[in-house]
Amino acid sequence: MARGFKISVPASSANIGPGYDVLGIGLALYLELDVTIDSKAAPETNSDPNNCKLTYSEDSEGATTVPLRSDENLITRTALYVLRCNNVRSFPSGTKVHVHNPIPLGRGLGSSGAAVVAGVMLGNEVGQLGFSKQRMLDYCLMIERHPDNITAAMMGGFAGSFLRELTPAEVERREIPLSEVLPEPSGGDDTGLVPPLPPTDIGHHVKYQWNHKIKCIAIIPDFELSTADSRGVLPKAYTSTDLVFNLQRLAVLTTALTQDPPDPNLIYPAMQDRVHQPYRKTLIPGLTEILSSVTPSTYPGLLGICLSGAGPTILALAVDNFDDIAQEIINRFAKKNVTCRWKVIELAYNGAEVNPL
Ligand SMILES: Nc1ncnc2c1ncn2[C@@H]1O[C@H](COP(=O)(O)OP(=O)(O)OP(=O)(O)O)[C@@H](O)[C@H]1O
Ligand SMILES: N[C@@H](CCO)C(=O)O
Repeated sequence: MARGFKISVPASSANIGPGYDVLGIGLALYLELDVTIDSKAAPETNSDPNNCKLTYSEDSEGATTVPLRSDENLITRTALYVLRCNNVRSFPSGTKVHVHNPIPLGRGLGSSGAAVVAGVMLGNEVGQLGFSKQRMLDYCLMIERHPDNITAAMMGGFAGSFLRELTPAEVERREIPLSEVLPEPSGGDDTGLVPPLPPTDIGHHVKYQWNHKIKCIAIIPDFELSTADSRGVLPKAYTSTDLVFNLQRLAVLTTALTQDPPDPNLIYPAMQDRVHQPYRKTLIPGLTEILSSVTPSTYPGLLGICLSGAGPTILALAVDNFDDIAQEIINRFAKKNVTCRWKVIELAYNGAEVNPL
């Protein structure tokens, strides 16, 4: 019998200044997958080696660049990983996945986190595996190995997360190279290898409250920065002064963003960071000046400003004055020959969902 469902996964912004690899917020900009499975449908010509006909809407971010073979595309590769861990080699025959993706790729808005969460949910649904969100997080964390975007995308809202300490055997399973986790393009021949199952309950998280008056302004430069490159410029060790600087702010920020009225004199300094943003200025023209170009005293309504995820998007939290704040940052980027678009985005309070089509 034919069946159909829709998977929706929010974008996310990680770090929020001092919470490197810890804090994330789900953003109401949704990656959507319309999935139909009709085993009686006539097989497609040029059919996919794993029975999945994948398409993107024309207006999707990445529509002309993402691969459409199921063992090459991040969403469907992830789904295949979940299926193969559970002894299902491919999608059911007659599977069609139509993607609508408004999340810009490689800009610090959690496009890969959303793709991985969507892929794990897709594998769980088509394989009828019945996993909880907590178990699905384990699968996600085998692929995207820091929990901030993944947790925000899966659970929604404003979340803090950490990875539990693993036993040596679990470490071996989890630190296996990604190429041995995700299926590699096979040229049609399935090697039959069963990928490593994720250890259980890898990620732990809490959801904080969020003052609903606080909106997110995303100023999105027109160039991509891969998360891998942006992590590559970070040091391996930090001084205790810099670590304490961030920990103090992190502790205050998680409550400051819940209070009413929100206090810019607390939030603005609590969003400062010494762990990742100073090092990323080499990859993002004008970053240091841009982050100090708007303050609550020059732009009333502004609460705080930071790099969104690994960048290059700038995230400003504000209750008012959205156009002027965005325009100032856009003008600063323009002086460095970088053009931007911008959006005001609400939080996605509920996280990823599956609903009938
Ligand atoms: N909807 C999608 N479909 C297929 N591949 C995707 C999709 N979204 C993201 N990707 C893959 O993920 C890559 C971007 O991941 P990357 O981690 O570098 O950036 P990001 O997730 O947008 O930023 P950040 O992690 O800082 O928030 C894209 O180049 C593409 O390969
Ligand atoms: N915490 C991550 C988020 C990006 O995926 C980083 O800043 O590299």
